[in-house]
Amino acid sequence: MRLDIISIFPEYFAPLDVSLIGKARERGTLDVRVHQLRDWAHDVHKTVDDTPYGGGPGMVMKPEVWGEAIDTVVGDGSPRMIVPTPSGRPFTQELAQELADEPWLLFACGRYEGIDSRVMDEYATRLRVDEVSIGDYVLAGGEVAVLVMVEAIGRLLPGVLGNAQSAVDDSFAPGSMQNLVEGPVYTKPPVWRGHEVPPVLLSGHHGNVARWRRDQAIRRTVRNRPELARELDPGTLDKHDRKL
Ligand SMILES: Nc1cc(-c2cccs2)n[nH]1
Repeated sequence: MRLDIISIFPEYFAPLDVSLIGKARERGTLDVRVHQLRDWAHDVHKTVDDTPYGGGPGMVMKPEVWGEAIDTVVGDGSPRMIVPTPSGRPFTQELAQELADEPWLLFACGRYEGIDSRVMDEYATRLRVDEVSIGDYVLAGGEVAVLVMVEAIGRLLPGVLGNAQSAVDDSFAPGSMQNLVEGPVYTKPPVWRGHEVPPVLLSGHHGNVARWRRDQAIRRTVRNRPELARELDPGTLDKHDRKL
């Protein structure tokens, strides 16, 4: 997969050189290219934003600069364009999986006040453009949102996770974990400061372990994410409601 990121703060993406994503880049699974938006601003101050039409606080990013940058990066190709914004569609595990299947993604990092909307309109005429929110809170810019999405997407690429099963067992993963968060996890020692590991996990009985883990996942989902729990099969909840 090729990933292009356009930003006025390319240094934000140094973390993509380390850990899982860094190794995927070394292996060639991921081809990440970060671009400085100001390279396409031609005035002496390299201006990339201006005051909003209609008034109001803050600054809006200029369409001309973005247009030249995206034209250069895209050429005659057709990446899927992702624009982080608080007003976008929710970024979910399902969307992460969908994006992990794309051969080429282009991330456009804007300021909170946003990129001139005509940029998204222009490129929607020839590319798939998605405005995406990583949550209902406001960041100062899109860079951190791109880091979140690149990590969530990158770990789903073949060979990136040491054990592909991990992605299957992820919270929210399609299939058996749909609408479920993961339950508690434990490792050695069996007793730590008087806290014992649940005995079922030491039993070696894989069926009982799997049932216990699902039960714990349902309990945690009911407790922490009631809005997800309501999406679970009613039969699942009835059994647990009685116990909780
Ligand atoms: N979910 C989300 C995205 C954002 C921003 C994207 C670009 C500037 S601020 N804030 N919150």
